[in-house]
Amino acid sequence: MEVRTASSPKDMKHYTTERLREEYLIQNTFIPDEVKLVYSHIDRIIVGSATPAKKELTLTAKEELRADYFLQRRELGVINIGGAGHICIDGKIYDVAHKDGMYIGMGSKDITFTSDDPENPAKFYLNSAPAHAVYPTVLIKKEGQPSKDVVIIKDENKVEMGSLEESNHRTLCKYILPGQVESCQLEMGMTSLEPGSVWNSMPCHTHDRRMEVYMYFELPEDGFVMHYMGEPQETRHIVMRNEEAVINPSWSIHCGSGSKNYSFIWGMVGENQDFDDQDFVLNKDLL
Ligand SMILES: O=C[C@H](O)[C@@H](O)CC(=O)C(=O)O
Ligand SMILES: [Zn+2]
Repeated sequence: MEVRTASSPKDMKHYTTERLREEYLIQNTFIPDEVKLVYSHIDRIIVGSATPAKKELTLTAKEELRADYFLQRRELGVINIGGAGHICIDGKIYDVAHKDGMYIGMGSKDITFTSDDPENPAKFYLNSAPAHAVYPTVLIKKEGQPSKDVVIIKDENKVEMGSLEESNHRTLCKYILPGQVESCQLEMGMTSLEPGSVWNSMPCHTHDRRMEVYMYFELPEDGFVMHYMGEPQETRHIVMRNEEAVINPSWSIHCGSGSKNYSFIWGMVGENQDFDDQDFVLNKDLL
């Protein structure tokens, strides 16, 4: 497992393009028949992917965790951006369709991933954070009927924002947050832009009490998102391609504009779970 250290805004402003990418950008995700994990010292988030194609994949505690099993002292959020698949947790099988999510609570031991169709594999995007309590494991769906282990995302957690005139018309779909799916610290969701809208998270913000990771997808091969980060008066950009992720420290803005509309998954960990605890930056104040 790749381990990344925390970084200071005082250093970041001197970074070259190469250094910036080395520090914050996560590439080569969703490799067929591989589990890919990156451990960041920033709030100790683990960002990764499991892409079972021909094989069943198992989530194991890599030696860096010094744990008996992956979720011994962690919780895990999953969103599938690929074809239909299954996650088996301690013998119980969950059917995880395209854009379904899961919250998997601390203490779950045996976790395996499979796909229905090797030609159209499931692409399980993973965010994991340290945990101190057990919250129920649930399958999360955008639509449908709730049941004991299935949570349907509430209308109030599907939030339409922005406008075509401002090129930022988009819908935030909140999968994991208090009142919807309980967790120790992890919050996770998906934002999709409407055709013609290219700006996400604009006006932009920071949140000093949480860090955040974005993973962009639904971009063509030659498409890109110019992801902006850094302190609000010391911004830099990272050119991001389809299905790449980026680590945003608490002191950093995180927003982007794409070569077309796209979707992204956001995951936050840290001090609080108050989604609205954001410090907005006025457009006129950005440098
Ligand atoms: O802190 C919250 C996160 O940055 C995202 O939810 C923002 C987002 O999806 C958007 O405005 O498009
Ligand atoms: Zn944010």
